[in-house]
Amino acid sequence: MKVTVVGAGAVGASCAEYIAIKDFASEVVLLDIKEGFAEGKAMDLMQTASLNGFDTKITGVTNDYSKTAGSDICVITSGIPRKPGMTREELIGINAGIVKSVSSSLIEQSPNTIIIVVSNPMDTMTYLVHKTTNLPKNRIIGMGGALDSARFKYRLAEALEAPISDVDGMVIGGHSDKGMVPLTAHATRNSVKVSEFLSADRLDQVKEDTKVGGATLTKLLGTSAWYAPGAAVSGLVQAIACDQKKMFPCSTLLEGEYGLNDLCIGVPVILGRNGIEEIVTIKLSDAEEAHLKESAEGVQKTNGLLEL
Ligand SMILES: NC(=O)c1ccc[n+]([C@@H]2O[C@H](COP(=O)([O-])OP(=O)(O)OC[C@H]3O[C@@H](n4cnc5c(N)ncnc54)[C@H](O)[C@@H]3O)[C@@H](O)[C@H]2O)c1
Ligand SMILES: O=C(O)C[C@H](O)C(=O)O
Repeated sequence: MKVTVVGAGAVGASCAEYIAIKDFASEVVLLDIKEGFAEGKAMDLMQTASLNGFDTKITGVTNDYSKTAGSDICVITSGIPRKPGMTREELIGINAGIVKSVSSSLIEQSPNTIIIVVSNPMDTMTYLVHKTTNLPKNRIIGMGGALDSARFKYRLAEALEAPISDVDGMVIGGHSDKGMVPLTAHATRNSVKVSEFLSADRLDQVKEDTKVGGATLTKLLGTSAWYAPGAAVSGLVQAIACDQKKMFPCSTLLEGEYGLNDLCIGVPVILGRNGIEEIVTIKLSDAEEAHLKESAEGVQKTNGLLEL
């Protein structure tokens, strides 16, 4: 199993590290445009191998796509992150050009690859990859919901004063401050609905804290987060590589599902060796459905800024 990660910055390197530590891939290629940067990150990570007990071989290359040839999975993290006070949507001007050229170079070398898009604004970048490549829809996956759901569980556990392993929950919708739809009515603690333990006001607070999860960290760090994003990407990569048939909310091209068409947005999917093997349609409450529709309108507005 060969995995390429484009962008050896904060998220790309974290993602490569988690993939290596989980030890399911034979090879990870890190590629960056900055001279020597990916080589340095790869060497540093390889020097953790004996300490962390993994055999995954990590190599770094400067913009040499021939080294990515035959990748089963390619992750795109190249592009600029936001600064405090910015929205993800403001990154479109620079990141669209980067994502378009990177995806095309990757596919030239690995025509059968599955692409995971991370660069922001992620739902629009995923749509861009659909529009500018000939890959079938099951092989283009946007990562956002897995991260947002992890943040939702963190906030739920905090409110419940419970261990995170007791909590389950999912966030669908666009990966944006306003567009996320945390499914509070479906969230549980050991199969019991969290609404049995938390007031409506406290649940609303959990929901709001989840939606601004990325912005909160950006304000604290001065740039956007990387540990949880890297771990979330590694979870998707592992589900595909190990054919786990696990369910994650991912951004995928919708063609009528949830009453939505011609956009990529986060909904539950089953991930296995073929990438997105199924889009799962779940029953939403009226409020959740309305929020998803509103979220889709926001994503479509950003898609409208693409020069296709
Ligand atoms: N979808 C999500 O959930 C999620 C989570 C976190 C970050 N992000 C996004 O991921 C992106 C990367 O974030 P980061 O914190 O790692 O940023 P970063 O600045 O640390 O790293 C980005 C890297 O991309 C490289 N790069 C730029 N153009 C390139 C090109 N054409 N080819 C190859 N490499 C190129 C840069 O040299 C840099 O090393 C941002 O757009 C950020 O908003 C998305
Ligand atoms: O917040 C960001 O801009 C980065 C990423 O989308 C995140 O949610 O951490």
